[in-house]
Amino acid sequence: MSVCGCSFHGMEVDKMDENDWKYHGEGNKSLVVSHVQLSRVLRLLKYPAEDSENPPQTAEQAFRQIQNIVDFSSNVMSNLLGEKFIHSGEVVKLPLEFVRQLSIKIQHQRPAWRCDKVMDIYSGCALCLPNLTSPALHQPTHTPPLCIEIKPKCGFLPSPKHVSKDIKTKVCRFCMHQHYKVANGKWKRRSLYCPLDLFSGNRQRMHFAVRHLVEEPQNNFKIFKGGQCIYSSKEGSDDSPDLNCLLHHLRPYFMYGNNRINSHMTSKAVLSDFIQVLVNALLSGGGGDGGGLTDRRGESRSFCEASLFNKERIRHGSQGLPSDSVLFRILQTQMLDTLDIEGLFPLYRRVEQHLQDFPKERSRLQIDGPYNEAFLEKLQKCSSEDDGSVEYAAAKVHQYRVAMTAKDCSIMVALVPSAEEEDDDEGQRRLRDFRPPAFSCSVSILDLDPKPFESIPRQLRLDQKIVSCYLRTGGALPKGSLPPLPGIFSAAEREECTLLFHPM
Ligand SMILES: O=P(O)(O)O[C@@H]1[C@@H](OP(=O)(O)O)[C@H](OP(=O)(O)O)[C@H](O)[C@H](OP(=O)(O)O)[C@H]1OP(=O)(O)O
Ligand SMILES: Nc1ncnc2c1ncn2[C@@H]1O[C@H](COP(=O)(O)OP(=O)(O)OP(=O)(O)O)[C@@H](O)[C@H]1O
Repeated sequence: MSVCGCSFHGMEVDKMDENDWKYHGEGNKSLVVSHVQLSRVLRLLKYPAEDSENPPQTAEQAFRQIQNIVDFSSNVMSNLLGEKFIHSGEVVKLPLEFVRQLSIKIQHQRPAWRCDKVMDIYSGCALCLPNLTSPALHQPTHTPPLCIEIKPKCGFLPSPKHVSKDIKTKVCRFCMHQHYKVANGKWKRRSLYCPLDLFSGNRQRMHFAVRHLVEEPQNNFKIFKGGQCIYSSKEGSDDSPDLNCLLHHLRPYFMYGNNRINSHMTSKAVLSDFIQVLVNALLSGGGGDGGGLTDRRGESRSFCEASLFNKERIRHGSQGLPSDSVLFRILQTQMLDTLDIEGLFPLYRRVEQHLQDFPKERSRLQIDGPYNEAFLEKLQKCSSEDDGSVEYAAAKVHQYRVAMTAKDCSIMVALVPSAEEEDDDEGQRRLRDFRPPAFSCSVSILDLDPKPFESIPRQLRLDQKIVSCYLRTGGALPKGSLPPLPGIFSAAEREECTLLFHPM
């Protein structure tokens, strides 16, 4: 921990100046500001706006909450997902005046739909992390890195053993949830992205999935260039994000690809090369065996009937995800949810009842942490048979909560153009014209916060609402809720599910 009077990453805490920081982004429970020069961000907690006068927790509790996030990330999630992808950060204690000024400074940049919550200006606690959208490794004089943030969501179908509605074994949670979100006005248009395609390990399906993320990013897809967000969905807006503007940004990075027509790359080709590079990064593992593995989902649990991808069109078989890839690790962790919320809920109730009878057991069962090796061991060594004990039930709840975190995390892929690619020699360039662009890439996982024990009943209610909405509407949506077809994706392409796919 760093406190007033100390320094962290070259910043003297007592001399913190809000003008050195700018608004970077936010989610449902935290707000992120980035340093204007250093590659660091501060992640601050948010509270419901009605609590703004009266913070819901003390400074010590806020500190503990952030320390829990660090411990959960470094002792639990890092072990399951792979250390190389994780940056757990450190808790810092900031001067209250700095935090207050910062909150005023950034307020007008916050999206209106997120303003039902306010930034915590009372505790002075924050999480300091590397800025993953502006990696320190790149040289400022060179072309800025492109960073792509993907919130992939759940990549498998639950087992039929535990679910009461057959539809849950056919259509994935994300695709059903899209109908519910559009029906409730959270988004104007439905995303045609399907996580099961992204997690398939099959390049065609992955390409198809990313294309739909580009088309309708919602909160699942953002692109940053040199630390600035250049492409995302504008929440509450009727407009689609500006694809032409994105292409304008991307074109210089893909000038030397293999799709040039008379020295000019078509927009399609730029986008296709971009997606191909991104898919490669998602499949890369940074060492390890890299071999395709048959995943534990099995054929029937890895295809979603709502996906528009046409199975018949798979040209290169189903490769499976390399075991050292970020997607494989996330999927394995998501699959710690073996019972589905419906099978888990009775076990949650068993723990809840036990805690009502013996409140002091909360600490022994590590319901709110500490998130240490013992916690990890509990969930990893959980027996496969229910012996009726509260320990078994608590271990399954721990597993479920870890899986929830993995279903809600985001991946950041940083693409740094290779120095060689930037050299401007015409002869060299001609030689390179027919091979794909080179980038060095690094892959990280963010937002690995523990999900509270108390969030489980809400999960069950939401699951029921999503399924009944889907069954009620029969998967039908109000007119106009499908994404428009931007010029770059022709109607024929969508219908036939033809892909802009170029084997490496
Ligand atoms: O329940 P879900 O699947 O809708 O996920 C929630 C996310 O909604 P999404 O569907 O991704 O738009 C939601 O994201 P948004 O606020 O919609 O951007 C949060 O990530 C939420 O997590 P938490 O409660 O803030 O810890 C997420 O809640 P958890 O279920 O992970 O607790
Ligand atoms: N280390 C980081 N470097 C760069 N950008 C970051 C970093 N951490 C978070 N961000 C940005 O800030 C946004 C919000 O952060 P985060 O997803 O952690 O918030 P959250 O409130 O936990 O989200 P959720 O809605 O999923 O609960 C992210 O989508 C990402 O764009």
